[in-house]
Formats: sequence, C-alpha cells, structure tokens
Amino acid sequence: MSLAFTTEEQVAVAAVGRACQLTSSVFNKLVKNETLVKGDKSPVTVGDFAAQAVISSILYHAFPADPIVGEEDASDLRVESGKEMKDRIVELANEAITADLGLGDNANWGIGPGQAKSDTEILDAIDRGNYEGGSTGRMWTIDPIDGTKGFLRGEQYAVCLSLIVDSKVQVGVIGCPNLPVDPAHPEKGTGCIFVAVRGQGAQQLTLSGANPTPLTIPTSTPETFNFLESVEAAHSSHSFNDRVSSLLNITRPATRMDSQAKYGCLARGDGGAYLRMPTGVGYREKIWDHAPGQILVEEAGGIVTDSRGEPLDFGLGRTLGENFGIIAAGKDDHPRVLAAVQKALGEAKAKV
Ligand SMILES: Nc1ncnc2c1ncn2[C@@H]1O[C@H](COP(=O)(O)OS(=O)(=O)O)[C@@H](OP(=O)(O)O)[C@H]1O
Ligand SMILES: [Mg+2]
Ligand SMILES: [Mg+2]
Ligand SMILES: [Mg+2]
Repeated sequence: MSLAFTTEEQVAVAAVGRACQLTSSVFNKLVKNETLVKGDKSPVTVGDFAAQAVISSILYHAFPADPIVGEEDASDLRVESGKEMKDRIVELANEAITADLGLGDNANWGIGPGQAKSDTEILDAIDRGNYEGGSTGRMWTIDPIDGTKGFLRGEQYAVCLSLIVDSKVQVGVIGCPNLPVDPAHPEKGTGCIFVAVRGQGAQQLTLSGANPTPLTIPTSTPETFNFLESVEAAHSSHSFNDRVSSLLNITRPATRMDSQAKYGCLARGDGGAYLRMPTGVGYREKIWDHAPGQILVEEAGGIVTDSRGEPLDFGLGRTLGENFGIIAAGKDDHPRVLAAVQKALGEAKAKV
C-alpha cells in the first residue's frame, strides 16, 4: 500500500525551492572567509549552513516531532571565531525564510514576510540535524549543498531532502539550480527540482515547483548508454569505472558531474548508469548523499543497489554502514552492470 504523503511532498518541495534560491544568490556573493574546512578536510560554506537552517526550520514548523539527520552542525558558529560567519548565515537564512509566499507555500510553515528567526533559532535549526538515525519511525535527511566542491566551482550541486519511514525512503526531493532544464534545449535555461513519492512516480519541476513532468528511465541503446560518475577522484574510483565500461563495451565517455544531480540525470535518461565505487577502505557513504536519489531512480523505474546487488540500508544510522559501492541504473541495464562490476571486483582481488 502506498501512503499519500501529500503534505510532506509539498513542504519538501517548498523547502528545497527556498534553499535553492538562497544557494544560487549566495554563489555570486561568496567571499573568501565564508568557507570553512571541516575536520574531514571537506569544505562547508555559509550557503550550506544557511540552506540547512532554512529547510530544518520549515520542517520544524510543519512536522515538529520529526527528527532530522542533517549533514551540517552549528558548533563552529557558536564560538567567538565563528561570529562573523554566523551573522552572515542568519542574514541569508532570514532572507530566504521571509521571501514572499509562492506557489504551494503555506504561512503555517513559518515562512513569508514577518517570519524572521533569531540567531538562536537559526543555530538551533541547524543543530536539529544532529539525529543519529535508526531503523524505526520517521526521519528526514538534509544535504543542504551536495557537491559543495561543485558549488564552489560554479558547476553542479544539489539541495537534497528525503523522508525515511521505518528505514524506507518515502519522499525524495533534489533541487539542481545549475542543471539544464532540458539538455536538448539549452535555451530553456537551468534550474530544476526532482521529486519522487513512493508508489506515485518521479517528476521534474521548475525551481518554483511548477510544470510537473513525469520521468521514466528510457530503454538505453549502445549509442546512448554511458556512466555518470563523481568529478572528485577521491569520492569514486574512475579507473574501476573505466574497467567496467570496457567489460560492457561502452564507447561513450563517462559524464562527470558533482552531487545527486547524477541521480536526476539518470532518472530522465541522460546517461545510463550511476556507478560509485570506493577509492579506499574506511569511508562510509552518508545516508543524505543517496536517500533522495534512490527513491527518484526507483520511482522512475530503475534499480539502486550496492556493488554486491544488496539494497541500500537507510536504517543503520547516519551512514549506509556495510553497503559497499553504489550501482543505479534502469531495470534492464542494472543486471548487466552488476555482473560487470562483480567481474571487475574479482579481477582486482586476483591482482592483490
Ligand atoms: N572519500 C569519499 N568517498 C566517497 N564520498 C565522499 C568522500 N568524501 C566525501 N564524500 C561525499 O561525496 C559527496 C559529493 O558527491 P559526489 O562525489 O557525487 O560529487 S563530486 O563529484 O565528487 O563532487 C560529498 O557530499 P557533500 O559534502 O554534500 O558535498 C560527500 O558526502
Ligand atoms: Mg553530499
Ligand atoms: Mg553537503
Ligand atoms: Mg559536505
């Protein structure tokens, strides 16, 4: 039985839309001291913090009891050295929160003119993303800017939100401000939101949540099939993908693209499979990097598994735990990609 999740979908699209406006406008204004390097050496900008604050604050108004697994936390902003950044984040978040009500918006979600939040409310909204996750009940995942490196380069990034219930993703929204609306028609410009609700299909919307277009992964042909892969070589093994490509006789070069925009492209038939194999031991994929993408591809008729063909387990906490690698593809292509991945893994094992 599929549940409606109508309000959840509306709230999620509205929250991602506001956060996308924020990230697009902040990109043009970013200055050097508005980016921090986190403990794991990855970058985080005022845009990441402010977008998480906006989404979390909207979720809190609409669903106050729901826990949130968010990528960012506000500890660096609560100390004296973080004051300048915090002031900027509060300003940016409030600009997005108080923007006029748009299509499908509801003032009960704490948005619109006059709904500005205090510094404490903004920091607390960011820190409501500290939930540890788990296998039962409802929880949201927020990746306020997925592909922060792509965002900083002015390339692809995505604002990502999902609702997980009892370990299963039920709603996924991916906002891609820099992604062409239709790659065959560049004149249509950039900026789309992908949305999927379990059992109700996948759609592409405009950044303001209009013009829903249903998405189905088309049957691939040897001429159209290629891989979608990370830009950053540290995030996913390019050489492994090259080997799998040659095992499958794929002639088209891989499309390198940051963020869950890759799942969006796959869902609408730009590229045949998203393959992400780890480059080293020890990194565990984060649930916010894959939950919205998984439901989007599944609802567009595709399959998402790890490299062993196992389903992704979103009930193990903030990471995917033991899931090793990601394979996402249309239902006809997934089995042959999985078989080639197994073969390439076997070859790599035989070499050591
Ligand atoms: N070592 C390692 N291995 C695998 N994945 C990692 C690793 N380090 C980081 N990350 C996560 O990668 C997220 C960026 O997504 P992509 O890899 O698809 O984009 S990119 O092309 O590499 O920028 C990125 O998401 P954001 O931090 O939201 O940008 C990280 O969560
Ligand atoms: Mg991410
Ligand atoms: Mg991120
Ligand atoms: Mg990050």
